[in-house]
Amino acid sequence: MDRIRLIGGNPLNGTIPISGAKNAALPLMIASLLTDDTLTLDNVPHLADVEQLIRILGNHGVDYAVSGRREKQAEGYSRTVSFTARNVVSTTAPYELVSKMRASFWVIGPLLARCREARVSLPGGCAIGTRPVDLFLEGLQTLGATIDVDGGYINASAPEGLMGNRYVFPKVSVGATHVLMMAASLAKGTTVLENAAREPEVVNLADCLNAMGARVSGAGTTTITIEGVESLHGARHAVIPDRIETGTYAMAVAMTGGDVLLEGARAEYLQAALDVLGSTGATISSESAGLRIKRNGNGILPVDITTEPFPGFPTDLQAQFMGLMTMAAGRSRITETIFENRFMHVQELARLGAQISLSGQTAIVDGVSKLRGAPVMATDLRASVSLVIAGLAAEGETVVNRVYHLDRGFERLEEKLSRCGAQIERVSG
Ligand SMILES: CC(=O)N[C@H]1[C@@H](OP(=O)(O)OP(=O)(O)OC[C@H]2O[C@@H](n3ccc(=O)[nH]c3=O)[C@H](O)[C@@H]2O)O[C@H](CO)[C@@H](O)[C@@H]1O
Ligand SMILES: C=C(OP(=O)(O)O)C(=O)O
Repeated sequence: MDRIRLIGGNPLNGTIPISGAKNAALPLMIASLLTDDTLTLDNVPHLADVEQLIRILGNHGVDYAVSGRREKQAEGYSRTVSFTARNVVSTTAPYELVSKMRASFWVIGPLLARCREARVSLPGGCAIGTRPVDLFLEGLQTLGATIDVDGGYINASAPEGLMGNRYVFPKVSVGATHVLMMAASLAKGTTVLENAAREPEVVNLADCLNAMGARVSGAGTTTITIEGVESLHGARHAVIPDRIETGTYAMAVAMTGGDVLLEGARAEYLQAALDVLGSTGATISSESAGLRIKRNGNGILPVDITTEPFPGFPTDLQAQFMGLMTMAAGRSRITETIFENRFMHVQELARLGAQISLSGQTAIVDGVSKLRGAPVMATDLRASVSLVIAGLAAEGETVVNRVYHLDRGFERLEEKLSRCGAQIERVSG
């Protein structure tokens, strides 16, 4: 099993190209199930989760082709991929496939809308909480679906087709917003989703659906209106740059010091996190090519954060921010409000010498002046990368095990960091 080996202490200087967003690419790929035409997506990141979803979509009959290579793609970065679901050959998403990745559950929306039935296994994904699917089911029932849970599978059917309706999310959910937007696009009549997620990935999906002939308005606000249409057609659409990858490298630079251009990054996708980084003493500026992050000379100031749905501080950057705070000059409090079990990195950061205590959903971090390298491992994607951030500043060698978590969401992590001066390599076997 691969590991990442790094020796801390070097500042980061140079340019890091930001990849297409995993969390935008996945729902866009799933949207290809809504039409028998080809959906071509630009800037699709080359990640384990994308490969896994290609397999899952293949099981439903979706063909894919990699095309239109750009200069960067020759190096194996984000690609243009076309998806064609000419015929849906299966409306069942089996446990063996869905258990590996939570987002694969989202096929339930397009399958139900297009084929009027779906049998989808309950999902897997990052071990960060119980992650129920009640909002998906309640929302789909509001659109007229009949839902039955049997042997770990959701059986959903709507023999007469889905019907537009009003659904108020009792809690903000990114995934359920994606699914209901896709399902409502082919429903009869108008659907109004209230208290919808406002994440940039939701807007990216709505824009793609509209390019495919859907009539979605209000994405990016709490109320999304979808006027159902008879059918959707093919389109070409680009995956937005990854705000979580952007924030992760910004925090790495804030940790090590240095000056890095995050090429292609967009500030409006993560303003809350950038404001917090500014308060820690880093300097962030927008340039035409992307975002520049610098920290030279001065130390890291402690800042308290609370995770929130967009536009608040994202839960997917919480672990990385904790990594940064382990070396702040004083105490910070990090409160997680989205997932009830997203502090698995605490015990691993402690192995590097971090001083963190937990009080319910709040981690109290007392910054230390020095971390020391150690072998570590994490149980989820963002937790793993928080260990990389801490390791980049730790004295001596850190080995991060279970790299497959990182490969789910970070394209060429070790290459991007080593080009900026980090001593980091992948060790196979
Ligand atoms: C592939 C992808 O895009 N994953 C992201 C997506 O996950 P995901 O879409 O799974 O996250 P949600 O926004 O749905 O989850 C938010 C909260 O709602 C709860 N909930 C959700 C659905 C439901 O039916 N019932 C329910 O109670 C969840 O347990 C969680 O506590 O948004 C999360 C929140 O920004 C991110 O951390 C994930 O990286
Ligand atoms: C939690 C994440 O992914 P998933 O929802 O696929 O588990 C993530 O991207 O941080």
